Amino acid sequence: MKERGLLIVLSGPSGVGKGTVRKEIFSQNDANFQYSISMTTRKPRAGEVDGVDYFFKSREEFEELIKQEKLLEWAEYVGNYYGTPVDYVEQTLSEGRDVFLEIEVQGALQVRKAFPEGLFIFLAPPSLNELKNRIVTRGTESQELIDNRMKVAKEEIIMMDAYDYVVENDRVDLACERINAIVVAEHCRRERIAPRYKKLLEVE
Ligand SMILES: Nc1nc2c(ncn2[C@@H]2O[C@H](COP(=O)(O)OP(=O)(O)O)[C@@H](O)[C@H]2O)c(=O)[nH]1
Ligand SMILES: Nc1ncnc2c1ncn2[C@@H]1O[C@H](COP(=O)(O)OP(=O)(O)O)[C@@H](O)[C@H]1O
Repeated sequence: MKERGLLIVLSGPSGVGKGTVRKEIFSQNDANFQYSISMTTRKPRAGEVDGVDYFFKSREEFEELIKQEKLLEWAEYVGNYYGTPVDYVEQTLSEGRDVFLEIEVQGALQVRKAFPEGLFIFLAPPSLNELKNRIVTRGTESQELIDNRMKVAKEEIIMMDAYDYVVENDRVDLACERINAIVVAEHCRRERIAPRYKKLLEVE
């Protein structure tokens, strides 16, 4: 039987650079992990494409997905729903491929309950000031939303102890290197090749 893939969860406060780091990782090695595209009720931003960045849904459609238990986890975040389609995750892991989720902190904690064997990585900003700078310079949020996101961010940062690893996103290239190294190390730690060797030695 094929070994199940690894569920990799990248989380952290809004504006820390999760999306940027995730896109950089996938531009380097999209063959290694499969990105799980989330559902959201947020309106698409300029340049975002349905089915690529998110599956964009109405609140009614999203609530129906919750009712039908089609989501591995979901959260209401700054006024919109976000959630992970469960079928894609289950199917991909059972094919032995790693799945990569980029989600906010409440959702990551729910996934932790469903998949305690997952790999949970918290992306941390170098400082709170730098986090605010990043949200402001991205320029996608109004002042009210920025204040909201900073308030949520402080609550989220406290949760970093619940993760397996904390990676500082000081520079995107370094953060990606650290995440890739963690994934490689976790595979080495989890895949027990000793039993396979014992079998081989028995045959000889
Ligand atoms: N729980 C959960 N959070 C998600 C999901 N997809 C995206 N998010 C998170 O929702 C938050 C808001 O996402 P978005 O509106 O795209 O803004 P941005 O990530 O700050 O650019 C971010 O922290 C995302 O990581 C999901 O499927 N589940
Ligand atoms: N290491 C970094 N150094 C400087 N700016 C960064 C870094 N990582 C991301 N950014 C910038 O910070 C802003 C927020 O990044 P984004 O990926 O949208 O965050 P998130 O997905 O966590 O909300 C963007 O303008 C992005 O270009």
